[in-house]
Amino acid sequence: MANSGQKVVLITGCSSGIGLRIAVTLAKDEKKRYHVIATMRDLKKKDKLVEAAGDTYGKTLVLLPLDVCSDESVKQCINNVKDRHIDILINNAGVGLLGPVESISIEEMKRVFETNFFGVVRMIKEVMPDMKKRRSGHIVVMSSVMGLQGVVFNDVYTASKFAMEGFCESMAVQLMKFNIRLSMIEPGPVHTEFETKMMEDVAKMEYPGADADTVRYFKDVYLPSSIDIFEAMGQTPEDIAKCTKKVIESSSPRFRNLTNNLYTPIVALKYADETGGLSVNTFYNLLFNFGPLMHITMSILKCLTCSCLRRRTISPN
Ligand SMILES: NC(=O)C1=CN([C@@H]2O[C@H](COP(=O)(O)OP(=O)(O)OC[C@H]3O[C@@H](n4cnc5c(N)ncnc54)[C@H](OP(=O)(O)O)[C@@H]3O)[C@@H](O)[C@H]2O)C=CC1
Ligand SMILES: CC1=C(/C=C/C(C)=C/C=C/C(C)=C/C=O)C(C)(C)CCC1
Repeated sequence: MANSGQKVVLITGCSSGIGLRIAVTLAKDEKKRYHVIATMRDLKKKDKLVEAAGDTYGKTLVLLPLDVCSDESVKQCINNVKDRHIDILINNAGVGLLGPVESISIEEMKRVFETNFFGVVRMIKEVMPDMKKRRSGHIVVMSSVMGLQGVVFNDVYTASKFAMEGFCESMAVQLMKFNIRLSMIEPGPVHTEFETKMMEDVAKMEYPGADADTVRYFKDVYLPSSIDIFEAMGQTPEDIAKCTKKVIESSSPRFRNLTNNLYTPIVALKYADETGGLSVNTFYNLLFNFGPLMHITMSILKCLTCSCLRRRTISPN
């Protein structure tokens, strides 16, 4: 149970990656300011979190089951929280989807929206009324740079994050009237199981319905560039957890919070030209005309951001 003065933080999707790391980082806060309710849809996957939490497990960190795709699971989980009192809700659970749209069934696309979009809506609908009554609270959403700008062959994942951006940008205004803050975290590539799961799915894919040229552009042009980008600018879940902690500890948290300085110029293209021409043409050229040049640029970037220099270039601290 939370001590008086401790903030109750509920996080979704804590079995791995960013969610796990945020849960552990907050539970290990030196001043013990947080009572962390780490949730996951399958408690059989709890070992990694329990091990990382160490002696905070059962003290500043407790576990509850929660599947963001189920109305019943969400309701039951929130009803199990003392007085349904949550100070900070961190919507982290999410799934990726990669590949030519022709090869992806509508069912698979719906699953992505069910998790990444309706999952967040479901959580906010359940938690927000109590926050409104108390005239306090902070809702954090793990969005993505792909919630701000489309990336080729990530069409459906991008769309699900855009949907959430639109929903939250609209909600933020109303929530402000109730003294509830809403913050989006916008990571670029992060080394987690998200990346591994997507690569495994891609390896299994047979691309039914996609023509040979499209499959070639995906496998031989997009995938190698994407791997380069992950290698050159990928952050760690620790980086994202530190940024998220900073956001929840800020006295005036920003609505949008990019976590990766290296990715900022890519997102800025969209805002530099409202017709969209600059970003669409630049991405086209980067991918199809300057692929080898991009590989070299990314290799140089990777070298410049290796651990000895990283501290000087990016600081999630
Ligand atoms: N990695 C990256 O490059 C980036 C990731 N993000 C976002 O960060 C968030 C976390 O992803 P990341 O840590 O990288 O990936 P992981 O795959 O490591 O973690 C995703 C988590 O979401 C959980 N999850 C999936 N579906 C549900 C569900 N229906 N109910 C509850 N939990 C669920 C997974 O649980 P289970 O183990 O049961 O599947 C897992 O705990 C996502 O929203 C993602 O979109 C944003 C930008 C970049
Ligand atoms: C290939 C390619 C790109 C790829 C970007 C990638 C691969 C971003 C990954 C972001 C992730 C994984 C977000 C998760 O939410 C750019 C830079 C747009 C430039 C054009 C070519």
